Amino acid sequence: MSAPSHTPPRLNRLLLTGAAGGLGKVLRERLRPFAEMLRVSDVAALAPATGPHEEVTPCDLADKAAVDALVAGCDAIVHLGGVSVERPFEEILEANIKGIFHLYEAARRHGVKRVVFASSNHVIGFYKQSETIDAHAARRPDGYYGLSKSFGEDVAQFYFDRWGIETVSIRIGSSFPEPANRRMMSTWLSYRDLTSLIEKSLFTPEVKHTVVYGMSANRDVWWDNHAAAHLGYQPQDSSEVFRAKVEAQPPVAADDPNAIYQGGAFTAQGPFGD
Ligand SMILES: NC(=O)C1=CN([C@@H]2O[C@H](COP(=O)(O)OP(=O)(O)OC[C@H]3O[C@@H](n4cnc5c(N)ncnc54)[C@H](O)[C@@H]3O)[C@@H](O)[C@H]2O)C=CC1
Ligand SMILES: O=C(O)[C@H]1OC(=O)[C@H](O)[C@@H](O)[C@@H]1O
Repeated sequence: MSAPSHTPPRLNRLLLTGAAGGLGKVLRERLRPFAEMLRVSDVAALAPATGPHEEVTPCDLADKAAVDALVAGCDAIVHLGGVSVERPFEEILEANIKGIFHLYEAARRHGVKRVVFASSNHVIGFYKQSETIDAHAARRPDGYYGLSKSFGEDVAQFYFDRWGIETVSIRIGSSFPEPANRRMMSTWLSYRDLTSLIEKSLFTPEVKHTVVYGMSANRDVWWDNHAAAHLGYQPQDSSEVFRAKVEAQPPVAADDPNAIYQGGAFTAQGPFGD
């Protein structure tokens, strides 16, 4: 996909964690115009650097010393790395909970001023699809994964209040090439809109700790972004173009979590192994 047609401001060195993942692979390409140097990192295998503008730096987020070295020399971070689905708590603890603590400690030590955190709709997953909530609604995490993202948002708030590090926590809905089911007609976030939201999150002059819902301009939405209006995010895409294809799927039973809760099936996962 092409880069934005305008010329955004440029950072010196931008760190992208989770760069081997689904969104990381997409953003590795699309964040390129935003920095002189893009440092890409993951615990999984990464494609080699595509040119002198990229540094490939493998790292396990659970390793505090390694994360400290990873962050050194960066002026901003887009943090996608971690377990991205519901899993046993011990896995989430290492990658997501320890991981985000290590990341912010390193940001503090190395003077990083701006973080974009890939939070998730699963911090509020137990709200019903019949409800509309904003960023100030009490969190209702729908599992260990959602709890870890909720913790991540608290870490972001703490490091702003205590150390002045600014963060935009993007509660991403469902960012995939297309919405895969009826629920995602409401939660879908196109890659183009995700990129635009990250750009706003990196370059809006003052964000403190802003929480924003990462969704495209879908017809039926459950989230109100007025509290993040200062970002100036204006989604360009809508799930509506996929409606006929999605609605050709068999209907979802009325008692299926996918038809009841904003977090869908995540609300009904686990326990693991006991
Ligand atoms: N794709 C989506 O619709 C949504 C994504 N998100 C969040 O956005 C981020 C990216 O999501 P995806 O690309 O879809 O997930 P993904 O699972 O494809 O990518 C996550 C990456 O993090 C890496 N990772 C896991 N544990 C790690 C560790 N200990 N150290 C270093 N790296 C580690 C994985 O190897 C993987 O490449 C995740 O934080 C996810 O929770 C949130 C809501 C929705
Ligand atoms: O709720 C959703 O659709 C998405 O939310 C997430 O946080 C997950 O990382 C992603 O795998 C799900 O598909």
